Amino acid sequence: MSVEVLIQRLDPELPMPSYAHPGDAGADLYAVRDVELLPGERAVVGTGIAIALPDGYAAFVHPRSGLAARLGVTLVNAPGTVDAGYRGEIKVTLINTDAKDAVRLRRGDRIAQLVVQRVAKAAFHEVDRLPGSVRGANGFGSTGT
Ligand SMILES: O=c1ccn([C@H]2C[C@H](O)[C@@H](COP(=O)(O)OP(=O)(O)OP(=O)(O)O)O2)c(=O)[nH]1
Ligand SMILES: [Mg+2]
Repeated sequence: MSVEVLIQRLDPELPMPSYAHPGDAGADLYAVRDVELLPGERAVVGTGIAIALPDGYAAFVHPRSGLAARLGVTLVNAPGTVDAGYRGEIKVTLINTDAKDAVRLRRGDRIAQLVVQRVAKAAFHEVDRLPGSVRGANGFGSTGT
C-alpha cells in the first residue's frame, strides 16, 4: 500500500526522507542542526521538512534502534504523532539516556524515522456499562512477567 504525501523541504540541502530498504516501514529523518546532549539532556531538533498527509492518515516519529543501542539516544515522546493537518516543521524530541557519556549529533545525521499509517477517527459514545470481555479490567502485568 502506498500513499501520496506532499513534502516541503524547508532546508533544501538536506535529503528527502528516505526508506533505507524496500519494505522498510520507517523513512529516516535528518537533523537540521548539530546538537550535543549531555547525559540525561534533551533537545528539540528540526528535520527540515513539513508534510501534508491525506485525511485518515497520521505519521509517527519513531526512534532509531541503532542510536538507542549504541548511544542511548531515544525520543522523549516516542512515538511522536504528526497530525494530518499539521503543516509546521516536523521536530524530534531527542534525549540522551546515557548516565555518563555526552552525545554529539551532526546536521544531516539520521535522528528518527517516520512511519505513515492509516488511522481511524473514533466516534465516542458514552455508555453506563461496557460490554464484557475475556480480559476484563486485568492489565499492568496481570498475565505475569
Ligand atoms: O514528535 C513530534 C510530535 C509532534 N509534532 C508536531 C506534529 C503534531 O501534529 C503537532 C502536535 O503534536 P501533539 O498533539 O503530540 O502535541 P501537543 O502537545 O498536544 O500540541 P498541540 O496542543 O499543538 O496539539 O506537533 C512533531 O513535529 N514531532
Ligand atoms: Mg495535541
